[in-house]
Amino acid sequence: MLSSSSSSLPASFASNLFFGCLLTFNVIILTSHFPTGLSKPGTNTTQQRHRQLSYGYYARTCPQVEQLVASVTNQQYKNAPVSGPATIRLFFHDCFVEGCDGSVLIATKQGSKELAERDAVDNKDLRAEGFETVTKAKALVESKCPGVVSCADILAIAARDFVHLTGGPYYQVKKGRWDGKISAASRVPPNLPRANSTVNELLKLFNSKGLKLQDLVVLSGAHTIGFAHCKHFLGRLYDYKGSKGPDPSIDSRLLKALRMSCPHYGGNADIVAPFDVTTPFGFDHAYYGNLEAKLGLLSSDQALFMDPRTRPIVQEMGKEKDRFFQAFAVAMEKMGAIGVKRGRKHGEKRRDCTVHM
Ligand code: HEM
Ligand SMILES: [Ca+2]
Ligand SMILES: [Ca+2]
Repeated sequence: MLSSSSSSLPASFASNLFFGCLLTFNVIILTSHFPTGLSKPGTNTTQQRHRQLSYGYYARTCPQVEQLVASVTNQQYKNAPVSGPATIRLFFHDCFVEGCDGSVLIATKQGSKELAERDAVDNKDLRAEGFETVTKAKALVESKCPGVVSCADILAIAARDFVHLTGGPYYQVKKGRWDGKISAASRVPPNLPRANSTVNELLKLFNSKGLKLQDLVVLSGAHTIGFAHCKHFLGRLYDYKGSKGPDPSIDSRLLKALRMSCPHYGGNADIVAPFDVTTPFGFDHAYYGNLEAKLGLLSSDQALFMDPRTRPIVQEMGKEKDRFFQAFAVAMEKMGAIGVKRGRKHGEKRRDCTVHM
């Protein structure tokens, strides 16, 4: 059931929870409904123009950018499959703090007291494999198209690649994000959700980013792959909201298995559990079925089924994989447009994704 985090895939689960770990890789390719050209005409206030992204942004300056990134993501996925969940989560943490601008990639300056985003407590468990993927892809892209492609765009493309590589939809990625000039650890906590956030809190945060109820439920479906450390769900296992007992909305077999690996006190801090006990490595809609069966891992996951506002969306996504895949592609495009910067006034094009220009 559980395993310690390492760069290879965590070991398989205890048989009592091995609910048919059929690794299904039925991939549907979403045919793009969007033309690959420059952005929509008719929206030309200054602010909107700055924020516009397009599918063909690098058509002249680096037409092979997606192939270059793909060669790296393919290789990474073969060598270290956890690069998938790692990079998808990295993209989410980038977009929610200062917008999708590569701010999460900046390293704290040596000797500086001002910590960069990635050194914030909430970003400490972002896996190295996500950063590594971006660094490698950036190096390759720089060797072919120097000084052209932003780190933020590379992260957006790599995240999409991994959604597809793990079995999820393929969708086109809009590009044209510039990298940001600000990366401060202090900006992280107010802008990221927590494992014990209520639906109200999650909604408030997502709404503040221009995302809606449906986006919250659909994007949470990324928890169909990947793993979480015990500390994020320990409260549900032993002393839920001061009750001295477990969260009643957790399946008893899952509770037992999680308690075995995550003792109340003194457990190994490196132990992780899969978000999706059925297909932890496969990007599918099993996450939603799990929520209906009280198999959600985090309180914030299970809450989506408990709340009457989000439950119908959970049920809809659980019913049909294609519906989820389509909605996920749309929601990722929306998330990928949060706080986008264009131009030198607000942005930069870094050569090294970890340092400002
Ligand atoms: C809705 C609120 C959300 C909360 C409270 C939340 C919280 C978390 C937590 C606590 C972890 C475990 C980290 C660890 O222990 O290493 C995690 C992992 C993950 N999250 Fe979320 N998350 C949310 C939304 C999202 C979204 C919107 C995405 C992407 C679209 C996402 C993608 C992931 C992935 C892929 C992992 C697995 C990472 C890995 O295995 O390396 N999450 N999340
Ligand atoms: Ca950012
Ligand atoms: Ca899955």
